[in-house]
Amino acid sequence: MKEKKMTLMTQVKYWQENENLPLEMKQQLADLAQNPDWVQDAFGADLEFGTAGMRGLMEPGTNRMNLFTVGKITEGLARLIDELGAEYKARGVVICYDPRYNSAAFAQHAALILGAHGIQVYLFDSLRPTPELSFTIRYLTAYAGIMITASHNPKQYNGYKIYGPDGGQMPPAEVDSVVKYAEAIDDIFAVQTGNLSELRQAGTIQLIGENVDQAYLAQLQTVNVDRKLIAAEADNLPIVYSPLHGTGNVLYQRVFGENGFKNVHIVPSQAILDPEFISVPSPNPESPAAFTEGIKLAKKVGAKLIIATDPDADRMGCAVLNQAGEYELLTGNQIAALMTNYLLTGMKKSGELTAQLEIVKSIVSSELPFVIATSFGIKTKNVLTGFKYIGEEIEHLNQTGSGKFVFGFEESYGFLFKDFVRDKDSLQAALMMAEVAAYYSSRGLTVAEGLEELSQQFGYFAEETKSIEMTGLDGLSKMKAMMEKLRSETVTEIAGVQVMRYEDYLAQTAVVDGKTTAFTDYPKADVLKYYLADDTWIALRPSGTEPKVKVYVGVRSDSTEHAHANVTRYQSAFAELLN
Ligand SMILES: O=P(O)(O)OC[C@H]1O[C@H](O)[C@H](O)[C@@H](O)[C@@H]1O
Repeated sequence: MKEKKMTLMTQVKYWQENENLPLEMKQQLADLAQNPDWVQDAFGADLEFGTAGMRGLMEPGTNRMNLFTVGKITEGLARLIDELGAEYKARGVVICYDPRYNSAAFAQHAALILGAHGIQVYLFDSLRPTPELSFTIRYLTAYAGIMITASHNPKQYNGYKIYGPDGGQMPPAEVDSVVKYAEAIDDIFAVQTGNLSELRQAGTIQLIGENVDQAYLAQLQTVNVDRKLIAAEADNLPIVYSPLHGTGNVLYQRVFGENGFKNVHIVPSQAILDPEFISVPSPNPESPAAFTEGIKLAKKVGAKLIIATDPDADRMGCAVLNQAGEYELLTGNQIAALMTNYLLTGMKKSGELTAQLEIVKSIVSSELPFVIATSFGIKTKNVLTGFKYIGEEIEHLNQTGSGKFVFGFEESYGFLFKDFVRDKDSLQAALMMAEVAAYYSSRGLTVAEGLEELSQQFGYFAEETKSIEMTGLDGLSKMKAMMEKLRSETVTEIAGVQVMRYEDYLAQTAVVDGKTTAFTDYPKADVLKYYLADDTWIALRPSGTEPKVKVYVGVRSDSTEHAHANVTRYQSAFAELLN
């Protein structure tokens, strides 16, 4: 039965009375459906793919994460692979998951659906980091991958990411074809699953784990630049690491150890795999509260660097000891600047630096790493928000031979160096960050002093993202209205400084001196970006992972104080424009 044709209440009734709906979900639905707003939100739409897959609350409903919505999209993928034919079915799909509630169950459900189609499935024997999934797709030459995770979202959420044969998150056009197959499903309660024991016996579902871990860990040994430096410094460089209750715990100890970082202290309370993420308000390495436990341990062991990763270990944040003896959180942009400088300095020293190298970032990330990269004479490339676009660029470079990927990052704490993974990889990032700390330590400097050194050389850059929450039923329409309001206005100055260039990524136009030209460097996206006369840039876009609009401001100034004052000034001037 096609659910779209039913009214919302008929849909709710159809779910409620369906014999396949587990008793627990029936009860949950009976309670929640008392609220018409909830019904509208949970059944008024289908869960959509955003910046990084589908994410939703774990509840009944078509706009929620549950066995049936997971089943629907997986069946869509299975039908697409059926259509592609035997070779693709044999290449198969790798399935991985994080420690959230239901993650293992959703992963197994997806395996049974693909298995019922005779599609080869490689299912991880227990939870693993997202970047390991990306690696494994390439390693096993599988056709696709599924990651069950809601990244750093609160514990009530889960999510579903699809990866393509190159190990990158599927770009929108390919996801659309999976969605098309899924939409053709008549009744999501009738999606067939195979029998686990039979599929295991037949080898259609193969468990993977340590065998793949070893291969991934071996590749991770190619990330660091200067082993001698690490050997000389690492013993005197205590590092604190927290997996924030997530998958990082599975491999990190080995990763650090195998790469010469023996003096690593794991935060014991946060090394417990816990779907409640009990010790943190949000398991997000961007948030200061994620470092509270780490800082306590760091003070005890005298650590200069604290590293934390989100539950699926694709993103990494860190805190460093500053001159005042306090732990200071670095932004994703600052981490990227430090890494760019260190990596290219190291490559120059070892003779590996060539003009063919390319560094890739998103359009809302800091310009400082590009300024540094340009000073080393390497190429730079901007892409839209979403690491899938960095993955796409890597594939493009490799296919065309037009450059060699050396580093990709986003301000949202995603970093990647080596293309054996095609999504952000916190394990690679942690190794590089530890080496950055070793580098400054060898020069008798703290990482914070290293940042100051970069500012003195290249300018004082500062960036800030402010989010305007837009939750609730009308959240989406409010976000649209905000974007439209700004589009309808001709903004010639912000805080008294002239707008030199204005880009609308949806209309694909750029305006300079009142003249509009076509601007087709990127796929269409709901983003507006302003470039000001003093090197400031301001961008506005609705988030693709959370109900919020994000305002990004980036400035370049002559001191830290001026830079921060300018960021604040521009944020408030822009907020006025939005009102
Ligand atoms: O700004 P958003 O659309 O919410 O996305 C923020 C981030 O979300 C996820 O972590 C994606 O994998 C990133 O690529 C993205 O930068």
